[in-house]
Amino acid sequence: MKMPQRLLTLAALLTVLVILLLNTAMVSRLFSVSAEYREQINKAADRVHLVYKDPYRIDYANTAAGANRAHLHLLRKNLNKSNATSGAGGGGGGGGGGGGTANGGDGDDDNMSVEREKAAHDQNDTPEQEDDTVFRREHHQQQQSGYYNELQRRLDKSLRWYKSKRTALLNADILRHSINTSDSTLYIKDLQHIVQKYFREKPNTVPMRRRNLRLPNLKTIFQDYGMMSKLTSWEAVFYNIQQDALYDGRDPVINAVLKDLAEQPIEEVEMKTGGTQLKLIFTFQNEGRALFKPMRFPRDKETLPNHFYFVDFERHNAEIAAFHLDRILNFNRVPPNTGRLINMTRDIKRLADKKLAKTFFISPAQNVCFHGSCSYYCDTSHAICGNPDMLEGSFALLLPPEKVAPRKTWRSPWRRSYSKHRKALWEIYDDYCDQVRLKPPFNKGRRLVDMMDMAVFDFLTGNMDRHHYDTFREFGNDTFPLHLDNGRAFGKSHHDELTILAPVYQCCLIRYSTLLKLFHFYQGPVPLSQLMQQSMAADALFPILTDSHLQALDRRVGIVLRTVYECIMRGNAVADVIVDDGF
Ligand SMILES: Nc1ncnc2c1ncn2[C@@H]1O[C@H](COP(=O)(O)OP(=O)(O)OP(=O)(O)O)[C@@H](O)[C@H]1O
Ligand SMILES: [Mn+2]
Repeated sequence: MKMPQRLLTLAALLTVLVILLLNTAMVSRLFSVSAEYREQINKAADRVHLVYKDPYRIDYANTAAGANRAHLHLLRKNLNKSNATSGAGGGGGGGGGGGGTANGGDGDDDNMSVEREKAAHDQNDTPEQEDDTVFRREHHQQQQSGYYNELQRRLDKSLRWYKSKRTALLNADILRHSINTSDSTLYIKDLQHIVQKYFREKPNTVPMRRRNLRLPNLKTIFQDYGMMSKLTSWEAVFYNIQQDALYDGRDPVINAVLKDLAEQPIEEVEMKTGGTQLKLIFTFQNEGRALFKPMRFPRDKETLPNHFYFVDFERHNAEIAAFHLDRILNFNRVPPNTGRLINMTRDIKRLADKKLAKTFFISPAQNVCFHGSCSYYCDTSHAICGNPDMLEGSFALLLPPEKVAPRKTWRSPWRRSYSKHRKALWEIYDDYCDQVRLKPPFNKGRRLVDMMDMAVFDFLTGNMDRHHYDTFREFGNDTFPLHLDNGRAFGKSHHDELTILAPVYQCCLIRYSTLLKLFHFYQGPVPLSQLMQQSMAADALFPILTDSHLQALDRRVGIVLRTVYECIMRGNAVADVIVDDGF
């Protein structure tokens, strides 16, 4: 009995010993594999380092992206992507959570941006090089002038930021902290000195038209108009659309067209297809056409704190005010827009087709209401009601039809994600602009600087909804971007949304003439709020903006100037930050 027991114990011990030995061998083998891996990883890391080695490398100390450079790949992919796909940062003006809409409430916003993406299917971000070369050939002679060459040299240098000594990036948090913890007055004065010293010009005069070039306009495609003895106001506006602006601020025809928009008898009405909210197209007696956005709230109703910008309703007064601001800035990129009080029965219902007419009803308060049909917000609970049948609205001059003056729609690199769960890449990576700079159409010409103007404009108005912008194809890439659709601006007068300035603080770039204009507003004698008030006083619906929104404009001018100052303080060369491209 004892022998087998001993043998068993011995066998058990031996088994344990063998297992132990095997284990050690395996573990050590594992370790040796791990060492191999480590070597491989090191090699791979060297390769990665070689690929991404960049003499102008950003100090990531301040960025969330510090630990991980894989995002570069993501950024590039996102920028290369065509519009057809809906990925991170998809553009879209849709919105859920409207409360009560069939599609809103609990629906996911992603689906809605997919719809918008589909609408944008045949648009893409690729440059139209042919157009560009035509322009360049045509204006070869003018380009030979020393002035132009100098401007071009400065601009190109700045777009490539060769000499930049930038050591750290700026972002909304740093900016907010700087603004909240110190008084900007001294810094802005300092900036003014810097600008004065660098450009050797007194920064308080802004010439109307800076580049002395004769630019092409749309006359070529309106040749038959030239034969007509008398043009209507809107024909004259179309005729004079230039490569560098929609209109000339000094042209008296702009006031004429504003008058017509406000007074011409309305003869036809139709619903505009596309877009998220109800819009009408009116045709006047003189055959001019206007895009109408109705009033939904009183002027002092602010965006609800729990509403995303994309579920916010559009404000007719924001469209009107945006036109005036754009004109004061001498950008001239917003179509003329005026307020007008219409009679819903006479001007809409009487002229409406069956589909539109049957959405009219009388509310319990005995007001005339209608809701039309559109993808969202076109139902009884979101009806537009008159008082009792008079309704305020904005009238924007409708641009020439696509068939006559085709436009190209571009996605903004700084578009928001239009999802309540997702962030756009520019919101995650502070060095986003370094990728944008390399990509056409931003790598040459005026486009990147125009993005800065657009950001300044949208920051002043508080518009977070700039997902796309349009250009006229006729003029190629070297042309101004239209600032259409400002309906979601002027929503929060007590809040300055710094992230709208992301293009400016991520690229650390601003157009020289725009900076001069901001200085001009800042130091007076007439502040922007007052210029706006004077300009809007002619409108039939005056006052257009509440005092609190007017004050916000002055405050935001200071914030843009402070942003430019912070850019220079963070090691960017003045020549790289403030660019004079002649516009
Ligand atoms: N003055 C204008 N002339 C011609 N087309 C215009 C004009 N203003 C806007 N549009 C076009 O009409 C379309 C819808 O206008 P807008 O963006 O103002 O409405 P929306 O309901 O806010 O749409 P979305 O939800 O798509 O932003 C846009 O694609 C724009 O290109
Ligand atoms: Mn919109």
